[in-house]
Amino acid sequence: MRGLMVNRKIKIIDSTLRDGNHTVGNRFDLDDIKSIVKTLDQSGIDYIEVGYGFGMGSFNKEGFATDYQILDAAIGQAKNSKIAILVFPNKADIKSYEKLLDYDIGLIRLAVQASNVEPAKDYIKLARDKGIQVGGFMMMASRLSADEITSEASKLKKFGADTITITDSAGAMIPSSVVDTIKKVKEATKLEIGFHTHDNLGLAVGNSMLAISSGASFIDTAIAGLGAGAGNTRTESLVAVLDKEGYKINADMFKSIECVKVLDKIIKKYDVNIKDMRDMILIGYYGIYSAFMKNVSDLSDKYGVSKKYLIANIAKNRYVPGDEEKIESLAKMLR
Ligand SMILES: CC[C@H](O)CC(=O)C(=O)O
Repeated sequence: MRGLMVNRKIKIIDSTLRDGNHTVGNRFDLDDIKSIVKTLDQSGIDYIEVGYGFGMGSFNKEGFATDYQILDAAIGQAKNSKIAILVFPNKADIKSYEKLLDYDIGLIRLAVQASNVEPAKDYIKLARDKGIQVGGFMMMASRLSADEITSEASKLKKFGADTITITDSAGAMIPSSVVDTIKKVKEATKLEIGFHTHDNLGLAVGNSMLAISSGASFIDTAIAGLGAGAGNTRTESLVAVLDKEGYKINADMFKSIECVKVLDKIIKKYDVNIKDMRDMILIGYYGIYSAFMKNVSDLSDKYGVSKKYLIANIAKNRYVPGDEEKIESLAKMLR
């Protein structure tokens, strides 16, 4: 049965190569990147986000590709899709950021706490001056009310952002709050609104569809949901639902399901396992960054603290990326 036949264009940003990089320990190499970009490009995905888990400038280790090599590899394979990147202003300094602006990038998103978007200001201006589509990526949206998010989103608009992504980093947003937030941000900013979520509570595809019906026009996904923690909205599932509902999309459902096969072959060599949903639900219930899970498991083993207790206390302290040392001290204290 066909759905609503909505005459609205919805764009997909596949983040397998960036958010999924957390899952494989940032080990996607240049050959993996080329294969995955190629298959996503052939499937008609609008944007392909590449880079290390914490974005550009976040991971400089010997033996690993540089951000610039990653961009060259991805851009070389993208015939129709545009390449997107995520930048944490506290990880990529302005100088290295300016160098990124010389690449053929279709979308740059600045990753900031939803509670304080100020750090994105200068970065947005620089991208805008170069004529690159730029947006704010408002993380940990589940910690704030729709009105608080709207007030910060309005600042992003003043800084010159073209788009705003509401980011449910912990997969902790309940359906009513997705609807309320997207509607209010759209109404106040009139910008293109995106939604990025994680599947901790099993709501990723459902909440992405609600975001769309509330006014979002682009959704972040990952092939087979391969993203941090419980993973992201599955690309192939969202494409299937959008297709059935009759939205206007570039992606082809039959080609996008083939991406799963390509990815499966690649991740097997990294020995990636099925996620433990008990941990994922704890993340979504308490609301901490999905990307913290590996750290939580290691610290729980190292200090003999239960994961539940540690997660609950990380949430209580509202820790964010960059607070890893504080999290270790916390684990030590809780043992
Ligand atoms: C902490 C980085 C993270 O992967 C960014 C993101 O995708 C999110 O907050 O959901």
